[in-house]
Amino acid sequence: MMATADIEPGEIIVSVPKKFLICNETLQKTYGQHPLNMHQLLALHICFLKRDPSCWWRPYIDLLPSHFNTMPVKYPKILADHLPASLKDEVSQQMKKLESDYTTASRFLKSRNMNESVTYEEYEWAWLCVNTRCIHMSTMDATAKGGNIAMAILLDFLNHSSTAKIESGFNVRTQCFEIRTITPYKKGEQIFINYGPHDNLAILREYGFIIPDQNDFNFVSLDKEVWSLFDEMETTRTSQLKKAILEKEGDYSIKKHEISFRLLSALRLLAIDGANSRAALDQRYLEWQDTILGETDIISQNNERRVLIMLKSLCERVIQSSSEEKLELSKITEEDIIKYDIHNYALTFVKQIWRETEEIARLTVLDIEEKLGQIF
Ligand SMILES: C[S@@+](CC[C@H](N)C(=O)[O-])C[C@H]1O[C@@H](n2cnc3c(N)ncnc32)[C@H](O)[C@@H]1O
Repeated sequence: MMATADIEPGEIIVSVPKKFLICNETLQKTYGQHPLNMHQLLALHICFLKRDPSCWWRPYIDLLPSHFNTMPVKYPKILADHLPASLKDEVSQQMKKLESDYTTASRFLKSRNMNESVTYEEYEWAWLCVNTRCIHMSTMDATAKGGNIAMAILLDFLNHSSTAKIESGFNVRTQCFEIRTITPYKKGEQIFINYGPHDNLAILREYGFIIPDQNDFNFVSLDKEVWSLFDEMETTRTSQLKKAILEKEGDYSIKKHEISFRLLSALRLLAIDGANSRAALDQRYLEWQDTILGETDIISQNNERRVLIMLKSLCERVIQSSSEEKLELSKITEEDIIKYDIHNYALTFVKQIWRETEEIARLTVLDIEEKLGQIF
């Protein structure tokens, strides 16, 4: 969407009246009381609108995307196999959710004795339309199950920028869903909104694109690597003991020039050793707790050195696997692209994800080396 005149900070850029929203109220008028959540029913409704050539929403429906081939959930195996492990897991959960929503929606149609049924392909398309384009109504509605979301014509043609600043929500006074920009625009510039503080993996999973330049929210998850390091370095008993102390797995991540506190905490715990009595070990665990509570920064210089060496080795593994994945992706040929109907952008996006992953790991290695040089 483009500015047709200069836009000042604070100006409303879109205002969609309630009657142009496909929201819980619209659906209740059509379907009455129903057991579906908003995403399930909106997708079903969009399927019916798409089928009806004379429907009032036709001009809008005709502008919806024809395919979602840049979204990982639609990637053929030859490409999906090369997604980062954390994204692979999330995409498989998204696929399961889509399938179970389709089953629930089909059951609902049967229960209503509606003659129409929808195919999985139709439902998948509509479900992804909702996923990539819905808005979150700011007003609470207890009857809207699974989040009060809606489809809003016009404003769903606004693209995302992580630097765009906006305020949005349903204005009860004007009965319109409004978006106000805090960022100014010059006539002729593209206007953006902000879909949220997402890293490129999340943007790719939910919307099927990535930010090509700097995305400050990018990070590399080391969840799986850290957890397996406990098993590699400890006996089964101490590995279980230390994992139990951490209580919850996950959120072990690195960003450009930033190591997450949870990652440091996990590695500091793993780096505790050398205690030759139970009492000495308990003392170390107490010191570790002090670092969690912020009472002390580190357990000891020695512990910190071991943390950095372990992290460096994890980063080197990430660099290695990124290079391997990039090599495998470079082997996907033009013939494969045609044979498996791979969208060109999809391949570009996955390659970029690995380049970014590698860059974050390389920068972290450099930071670690500098820190190691400062430890005596
Ligand atoms: C709410 S729609 C925005 C309008 C969309 N471009 C259209 O023409 O229908 C969200 C979709 O737009 C695309 N999109 C949004 N922001 C983008 C960006 N910064 N770069 C590339 N594609 C973007 C993605 O395909 C995303 O799934």
